[in-house]
Amino acid sequence: MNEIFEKEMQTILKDEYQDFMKALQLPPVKAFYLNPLKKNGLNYFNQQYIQPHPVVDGGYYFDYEKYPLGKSPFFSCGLYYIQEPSAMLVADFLDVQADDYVLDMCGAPGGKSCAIASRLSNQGLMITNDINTLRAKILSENIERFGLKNTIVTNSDPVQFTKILPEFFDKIILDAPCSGEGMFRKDDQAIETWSPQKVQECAYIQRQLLDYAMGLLKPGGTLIYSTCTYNTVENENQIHYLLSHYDCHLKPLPRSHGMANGIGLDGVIRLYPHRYHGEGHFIACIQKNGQPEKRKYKPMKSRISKQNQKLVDDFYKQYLNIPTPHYLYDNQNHIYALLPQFPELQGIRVLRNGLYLGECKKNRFEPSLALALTLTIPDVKQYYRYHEKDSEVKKYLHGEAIPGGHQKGYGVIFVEDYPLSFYKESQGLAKNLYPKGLRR
Ligand SMILES: C[S@@+](CC[C@H](N)C(=O)[O-])C[C@H]1O[C@@H](n2cnc3c(N)ncnc32)[C@H](O)[C@@H]1O
Repeated sequence: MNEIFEKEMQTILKDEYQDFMKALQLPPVKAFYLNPLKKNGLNYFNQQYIQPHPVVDGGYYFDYEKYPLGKSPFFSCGLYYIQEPSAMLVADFLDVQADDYVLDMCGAPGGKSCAIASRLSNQGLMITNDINTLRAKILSENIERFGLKNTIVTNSDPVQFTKILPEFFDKIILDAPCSGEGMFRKDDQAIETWSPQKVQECAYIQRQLLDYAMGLLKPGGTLIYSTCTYNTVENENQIHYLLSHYDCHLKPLPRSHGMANGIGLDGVIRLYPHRYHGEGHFIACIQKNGQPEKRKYKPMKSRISKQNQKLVDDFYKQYLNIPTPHYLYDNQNHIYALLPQFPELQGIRVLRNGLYLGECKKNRFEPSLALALTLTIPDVKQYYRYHEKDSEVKKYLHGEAIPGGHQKGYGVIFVEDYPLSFYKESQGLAKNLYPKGLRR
């Protein structure tokens, strides 16, 4: 480990330093949180290997050696998201209301966005962004797996948002790129790439992102700023900067279970692995002063050709028991379901304009995995329902067809009550529509 880092930690932790170093030798801890959109999910966990998170409702620690949750089909059904237990606090402290408009500026891979968007109603809005294209694609997959309809995924420099949506958001998460000191136990690369210069580079980017965030936040709105690092340059100094440059104040966060106070700043939270059961983190909550005004913005316009609208309508009538979504958006025959509160995003690279329903191809509509993952058993005309350990589930996830017996056409595979994927029945076989990239 870098000597400069060690010296800095000795200065920060004083007589707790040895305990901190000992904690770094222990294995990292893992947790998951349940998707509130998938009801009664907890019934399907082996209670022997899970333990409730002391603060986050719906969060659980689990023993990943004995209980490899990433391999369960319920993971593919979006029943839960595996997330580091300190990171889990960030979305919890945001205190989202069902109709909030929320921006996650650095969203990938999506743990916090999924937690927040699944707590918003369909009147709420989540825009989750990441500047890195590969990571933004993973973010999009995670949003789909969670069955979210109220979420737009973008891949832009956040400065672009300041040009079109000033003072638009009720809540913003800035989980900033950082020097990663809090990840040393989890990620060897974080140790190898750490340097004092990296700290300064990250601080520079964070400052820019904080300026953008303050421009995007509504008066009265709240910003959660978090990092997974310990140094004050990337943490408390950034909050002091906000407090002295913007009309805003700090909202003190409640401390419990070994959470430490800030350094020279009360009301923010520092998490250290020797005190709190998780990795290192810093969290602060800032509220912008002032009275919110009515939002002014151009809503995204619904647009679809008559021909494609008919293909989608026919599909819904034939295979589903729910109406076609009201506002459709056709991007080169890829059809999305918009919500009326979605804003026009000119100049922003949008990866996912709300729920991706599927593709119109020649004379038919081919439904997407994302649509399947939003459905319940009463929503579909035909389906196969299996238990977690049934061989059909394993085969389906592997990409194989399953012996069928239903009418020709589309249906959904459910594991217990949770949708896994569409299938296409023909000649006594439920043909596999599980995307090739996800098969295992
Ligand atoms: C700590 S991670 C975010 C983790 C995420 N909030 C989650 O809960 O899964 C930081 C992210 O910031 C992204 N990033 C780096 N610089 C950025 C920038 N200038 N604008 C937006 N995102 C940026 C990185 O690609 C990375 O995915």
